[in-house]
Amino acid sequence: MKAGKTLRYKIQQSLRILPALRLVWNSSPRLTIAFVALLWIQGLLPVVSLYLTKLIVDTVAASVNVADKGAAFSRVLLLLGFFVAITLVTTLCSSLTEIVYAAQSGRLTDYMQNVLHAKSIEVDLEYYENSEYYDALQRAQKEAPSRPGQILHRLGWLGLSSISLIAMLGLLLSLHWAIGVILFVAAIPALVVRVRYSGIMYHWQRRKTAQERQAGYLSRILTTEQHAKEIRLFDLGSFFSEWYLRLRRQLYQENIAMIKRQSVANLGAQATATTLVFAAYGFIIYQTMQGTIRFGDLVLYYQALQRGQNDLKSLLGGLSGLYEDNLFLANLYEFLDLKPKVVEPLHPKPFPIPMQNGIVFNHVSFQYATTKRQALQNINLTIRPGEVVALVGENGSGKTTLIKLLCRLYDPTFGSITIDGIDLRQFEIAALRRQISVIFQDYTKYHLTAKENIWIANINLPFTNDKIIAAARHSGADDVISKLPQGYDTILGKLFEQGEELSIGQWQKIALARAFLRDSQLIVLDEPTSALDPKAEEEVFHNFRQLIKNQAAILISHRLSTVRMADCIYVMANGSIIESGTHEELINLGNSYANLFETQAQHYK
Ligand SMILES: Nc1ncnc2c1ncn2[C@@H]1O[C@H](COP(=O)(O)OP(=O)(O)OP(=O)(O)O)[C@@H](O)[C@H]1O
Repeated sequence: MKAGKTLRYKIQQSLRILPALRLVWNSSPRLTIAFVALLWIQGLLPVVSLYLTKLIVDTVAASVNVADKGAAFSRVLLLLGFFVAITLVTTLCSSLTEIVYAAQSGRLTDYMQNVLHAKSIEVDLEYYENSEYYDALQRAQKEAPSRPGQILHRLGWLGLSSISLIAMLGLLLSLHWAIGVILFVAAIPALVVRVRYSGIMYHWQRRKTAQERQAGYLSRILTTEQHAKEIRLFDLGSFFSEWYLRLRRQLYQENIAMIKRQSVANLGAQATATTLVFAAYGFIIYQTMQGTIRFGDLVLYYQALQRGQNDLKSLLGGLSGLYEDNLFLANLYEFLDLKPKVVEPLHPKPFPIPMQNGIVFNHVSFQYATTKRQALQNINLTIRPGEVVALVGENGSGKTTLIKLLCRLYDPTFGSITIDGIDLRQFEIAALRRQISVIFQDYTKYHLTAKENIWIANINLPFTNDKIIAAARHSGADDVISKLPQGYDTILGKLFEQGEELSIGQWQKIALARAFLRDSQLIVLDEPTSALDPKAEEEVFHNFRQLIKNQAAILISHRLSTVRMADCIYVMANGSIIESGTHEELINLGNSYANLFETQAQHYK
């Protein structure tokens, strides 16, 4: 029973063509139907042409011994008329197929891109910190735009070739059974070569994904603004471009070597096929010379053999192509089958609005999946409603990690985080995140208008100015924006036409405005003012409590002058909290915080 189940599972896993066809269908049912219909019409028309050719040749041959040449010629003319009509319909269908194919491919590419985007959003942050994820994404991106459409195309032709092949085989078998056998035997070597090399290519591409990604990374270093300054100042242009070329050359050489080997194998297969088919041609000609078959039949069999050979080639080529598609689809599904580890609760609890008791970390420990070290160890911490809490500590002590856990970008490996006594894992993830307004130190610089840059923090608000301007005033961004050529409608960054680049501090003010716009119960600012000048920083923190009204706040900062007004300061080291209290309490304690404060204060003496 178990063995049967496993086998069924394996078959289900290895047959990926049906779900791929579902993707094609979902992208556009109407275009899919039109495409398949046109393909079939196009495939059947040559069979009709073939039969008309036979009729014309037979009529011409018969007319030689007929007295009424005029009547015979009228018949030939009528047949020629049909022939012209069929040729015109074939041309029309071919143009229509081109249009439908272009439309369907475009639609499918966008649809698949959307499917990949949806998956990228769905998976956890953890995946983004893992190179295997990027390998999987790269492979999926390679397959997604074309592979499912290709399968439909192939299946369409497969169906057609089969029908046409059956017709041709019927004809040829009526002449001699051996011709049918020859037809099949001739096609087998090419099939074997294709199947073998599909496997080789598939495994080679998987092995080389990381190298391809590295080449892509080097290309980005050379072409994006982010790296442009250093590349020039350290004169690294040719260093990186030569590195890139070395990687690409190696990939290209390996690929060509494989293609060469495949071509040699193909040559052998084709030579065998040609010899066999020519033997069959010889047989048909011999039969005609013996008078066993007529000239019209000679043409018919000759063409039937030719077409039958092509059909069989497409059929076997299609089958081996499907085998290849099935192999490569594994790359797409490897990505689409990724599952988020931070999961939604089955029966979510409503988020307390407003919070009564606040947020509590109970013995929270955490370890990133890719490391062996604990990033957080036994963290116990409370943030009451309306309270301002500060986290300080040296680089790598775990401050940002703690915030990531609070936003459920990760779940603790041990312990729990609760809000009003309810574990975070019991809230709907989006509902939890709606109540937290976080600006990380590596905030995003959106190359959108200044207004959009702030508004996207709360897209449920109407796109009007009042609240956006208020948030910008609180962060000091309003001063920056009002000096821009189109004010709030100015595009920020240099990526698009008329974009205005800002200084790092100015960008930070824009990001800070996002934090103030959000309607949340907790505001988290991770190094929010590190790039602000002292005056701007003073303006933000002078009225901080009025600014955040009754929101709770967590501030992370290395500038102790910024955090001294906090209700409670937690000092972190190596993933643990080593001290906590108000500024005065910690100074009186005379320990890490006091030493750090003294060191910083000395710079200003
Ligand atoms: N995505 C990650 N995967 C693996 N380890 C990580 C990851 N992010 C952070 N770490 C590790 O976790 C520890 C805590 O990092 P974290 O970013 O929380 O420190 P931090 O206190 O915010 O530092 P900083 O003051 O420099 O911002 C560090 O040792 C870091 O190397």
